[in-house]
Amino acid sequence: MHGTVVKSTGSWYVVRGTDTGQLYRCRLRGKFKIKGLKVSNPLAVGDHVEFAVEAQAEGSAVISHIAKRRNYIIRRSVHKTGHSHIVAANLDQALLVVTLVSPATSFGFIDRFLVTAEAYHVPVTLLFNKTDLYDADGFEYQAEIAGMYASLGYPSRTCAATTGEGVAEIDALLEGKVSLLAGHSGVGKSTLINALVPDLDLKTAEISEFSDKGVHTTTFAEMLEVRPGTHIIDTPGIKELGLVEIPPAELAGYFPEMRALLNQCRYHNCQHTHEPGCVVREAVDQGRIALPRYDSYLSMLAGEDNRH
Ligand SMILES: Nc1nc2c(ncn2[C@@H]2O[C@H](COP(=O)(O)OP(=O)(O)OP(=O)(O)O)[C@@H](O)[C@H]2O)c(=O)[nH]1
Ligand SMILES: [Zn+2]
Repeated sequence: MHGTVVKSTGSWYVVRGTDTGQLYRCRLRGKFKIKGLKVSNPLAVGDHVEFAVEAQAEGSAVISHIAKRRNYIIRRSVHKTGHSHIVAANLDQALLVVTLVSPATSFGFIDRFLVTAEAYHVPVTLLFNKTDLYDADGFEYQAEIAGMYASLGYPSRTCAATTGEGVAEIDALLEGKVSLLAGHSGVGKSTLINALVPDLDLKTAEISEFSDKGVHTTTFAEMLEVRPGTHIIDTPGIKELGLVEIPPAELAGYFPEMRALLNQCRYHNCQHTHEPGCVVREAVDQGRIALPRYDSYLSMLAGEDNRH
């Protein structure tokens, strides 16, 4: 049978059968190694697998094949083993929930997320939540920020998860896709998931029942069905998209507004900080590159990418 991993706890995998829509508790046959990837978990949420139900062991099944991943996101293991952990695979898009008030998401955080998504080839839409708290100036400010990101290729939507405003438009954005939902703590990610996924509590309870009885596994990513063919991956406790080790010389290539200018600086190894004849700095001075974006570039370049 063919299916998709909806939860992975390391020892057990919960797989949704493509044809039946049913959940199966699966384990892996033998040892799987994924070429060129040093990761602690061979399988992740979103992986497409082949599996077979074992007649004698009731309710459990064995995975025999993992399909090649279209993309995946990884993060550093919390146990300092040097290994990384695949958070999710085969994403169609990432939706980053941000707020301009209560709390204000920092541009540094947004830009790091966007750079990581560029590196993983995952398109991002920004969801500006809590618009019910805006005054007139707030809407003007939001439009300005949204316009800046749209010009870089990152569209956005506005919503208020608590009132339901804009939620239907976000629901439409999900149609037929696997979408990873991310956001800084307190921006309303859980509230939004509740508004988007019908019977959320029942569904998460059902998945937990299949993953590991009695063990709390809420820190693992989980694929939730909005409706057949439309899924959200919730990543509790994971604020950032994941780990990328981008060599300093390549960083500017993940900023769309800098990418186009890269071969035009006087020095081929220009890092766009202080060098004479730097067209990136020139673009910043002339306002063609937004200052907060350049600031984000500088702080990532300086390795300040774990702070907010
Ligand atoms: N005014 C307003 N408050 C909201 C909105 N969405 C969420 N909140 C509130 O913001 C607070 C945080 O919401 P959560 O959904 O728990 O946020 P979260 O992003 O899941 O946060 P973590 O669980 O820490 O990751 C709660 O008090 C929500 O009621 C909104 O659209 N407008
Ligand atoms: Zn330069």
